Amino acid sequence: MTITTDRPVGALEVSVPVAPSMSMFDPIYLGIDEFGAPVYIEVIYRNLLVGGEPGGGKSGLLNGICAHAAYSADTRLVLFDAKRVELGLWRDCADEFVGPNIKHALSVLRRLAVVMDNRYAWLDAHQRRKIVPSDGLTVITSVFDEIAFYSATTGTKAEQEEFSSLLRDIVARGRACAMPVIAATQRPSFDIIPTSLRDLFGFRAAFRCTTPNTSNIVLGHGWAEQGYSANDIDPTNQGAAYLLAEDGTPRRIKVAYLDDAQIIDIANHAAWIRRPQSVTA
Ligand SMILES: Nc1ncnc2c1ncn2[C@@H]1O[C@H](COP(=O)(O)OP(=O)(O)OP(=O)(O)O)[C@@H](O)[C@H]1O
Repeated sequence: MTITTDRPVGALEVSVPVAPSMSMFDPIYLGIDEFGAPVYIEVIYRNLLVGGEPGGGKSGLLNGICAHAAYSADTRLVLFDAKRVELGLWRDCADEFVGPNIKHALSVLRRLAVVMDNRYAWLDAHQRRKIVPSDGLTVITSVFDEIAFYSATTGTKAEQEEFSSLLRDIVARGRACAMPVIAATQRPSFDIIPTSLRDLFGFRAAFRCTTPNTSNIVLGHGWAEQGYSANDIDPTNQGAAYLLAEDGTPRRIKVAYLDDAQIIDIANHAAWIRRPQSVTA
């Protein structure tokens, strides 16, 4: 979307970009709660863990966040999607797209760790604790569609361990330096999401889980016993989840759903907005 200014005949056309006007520092719209009220999360300093059985609606949530990120001028997307087709429609909006290749995943995570170190050196030099919008640094948003593929399925044991340790590092240290992580798994088990990793995620969303125990692995120990179990979600109610925010109580939400045609429209527009621009004198 551009506004074209009036111009004298023969002058070069001047286009003023109108969009994007969103930011990853803004609250992100997820959907509605059980009373129909809109649900937003500010993922920037928190991270988001998403778990649930296959077909529960996890990708729908990731796509909504990718849409917000793609339209956010201050954001660079790093996507990890072993199936390629879950986040693949956002590929042209992403700085990096990692498919089913653990060596590629490790090399991208190592680069992110270096960026993170540099950002902490910058914060340290400026006697600051975290990056804020006025710093003018981009938010680097990493989205993992299935962490278990890299941490437990493909590659050697050493590669899987390196992946888990790099992931833990970025989840633990990325928040303050504007590098949030959104990570999903359809295998919520202790080997994929150990408690020490789960607790680094300020936000957790549990889509339908096969047992109260797997729901607890995503949301935190004891919530199922208190009546908040994603095992209670009807299998036909795709897109329904329990959302836990930091220091809060899980709430039932229904995630807003973008179909493929809508994603393609948004992704194409966002990619066009993000296209490389020539620098004029
Ligand atoms: N919020 C929603 N509202 C309505 N339907 C939805 C919603 N989310 C998902 N669905 C339906 O459920 C199907 C499966 O959803 P989705 O692919 O997001 O699940 P998933 O949990 O990511 O599965 P997998 O783990 O296999 O990737 C979608 O193709 C869609 O038809």
